[in-house]
Amino acid sequence: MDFKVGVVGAGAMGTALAQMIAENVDEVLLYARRKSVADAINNTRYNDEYYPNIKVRPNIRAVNDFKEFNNVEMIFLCIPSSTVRSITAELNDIISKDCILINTAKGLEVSSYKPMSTIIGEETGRPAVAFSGPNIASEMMKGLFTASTIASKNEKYLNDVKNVLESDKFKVNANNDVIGTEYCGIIKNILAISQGIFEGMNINDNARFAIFSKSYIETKDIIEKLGGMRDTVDDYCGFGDIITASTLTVSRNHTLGTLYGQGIIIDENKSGVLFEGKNTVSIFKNIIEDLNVKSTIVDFVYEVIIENKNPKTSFVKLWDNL
Ligand SMILES: NC(=O)c1ccc[n+]([C@@H]2O[C@H](COP(=O)([O-])OP(=O)(O)OC[C@H]3O[C@@H](n4cnc5c(N)ncnc54)[C@H](O)[C@@H]3O)[C@@H](O)[C@H]2O)c1
Repeated sequence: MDFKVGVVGAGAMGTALAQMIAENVDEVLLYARRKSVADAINNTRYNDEYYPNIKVRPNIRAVNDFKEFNNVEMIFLCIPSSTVRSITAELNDIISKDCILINTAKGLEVSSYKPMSTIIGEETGRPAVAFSGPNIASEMMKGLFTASTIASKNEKYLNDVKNVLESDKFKVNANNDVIGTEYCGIIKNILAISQGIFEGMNINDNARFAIFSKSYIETKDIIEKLGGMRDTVDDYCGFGDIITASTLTVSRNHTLGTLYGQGIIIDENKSGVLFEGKNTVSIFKNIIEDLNVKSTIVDFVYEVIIENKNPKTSFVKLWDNL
């Protein structure tokens, strides 16, 4: 396909998405923050830090200057949510007015509680496409079967993005519910932490998945109150991603929960590992209080990982309220 695509962030997700998209389009420009990383990818054809055993496709060119994005037709943002505002502001001065921005980051801005589509809209004056699903980057990099949801109010954007992504191995569902799609990716972090806590505490499976059922309904209630659609929670971005993050140990948030369930308290400043879900829990608690929605699962996770309450005491309270 005669398309030039940019990807910002040469980490696990950015490299994997670039690899997938490169199968469909002429050229993918992969932005790496460090010049040494961009040079190494171009010279060796490997992104050693993340995928030392998988060669990147020949039509991926790593770059270290956003000016290279001046004539790309779409850009996938594969960076932490905390950097989305500053990066999109920088990109806005360079990219064409028709360039489509697709966000993969699952989080809210800590200072404003805003989702990424709102931030991208504020910085660039264009609607962003939300991309979310059960997408383990390493599996995508290997070209294994994967599916995602994309969401936008703009039908042309949806068609273009779907065409760039879809292949016999990669399925894409498109919808118009940007709010629902984005918030599924945010709430799933909280559910993943809760399931990790139960695992760390050795809570039996019957109880874990009984609570999971209730959490799923609470997710629909919250999404609806936020202005999204309940049905969106049944799509890849909802059910698929929630199950993946809640049951597989590959999820960082699940790991975070497991540690807290075992009574281990994490200082992210010292460990250097980013748990986007922890920020989300703090601000999400305030959001649902403002919306006047009750969520037993958000309350439970907040008590354990933010207030450092004893998980056993909080679990008994949660179970009593089931
Ligand atoms: N890994 C996954 O399976 C996965 C799946 C879906 C969505 N995501 C989303 O993708 C985003 C990236 O996740 P990841 O797993 O690739 O993380 P990662 O830590 O592997 O990669 C993040 C990349 O962003 C770069 N980066 C950080 N700050 C930057 C800045 N200011 N400017 C430019 N680049 C910057 C880092 O150098 C790194 O290359 C996250 O927001 C995450 O929610 C990841």
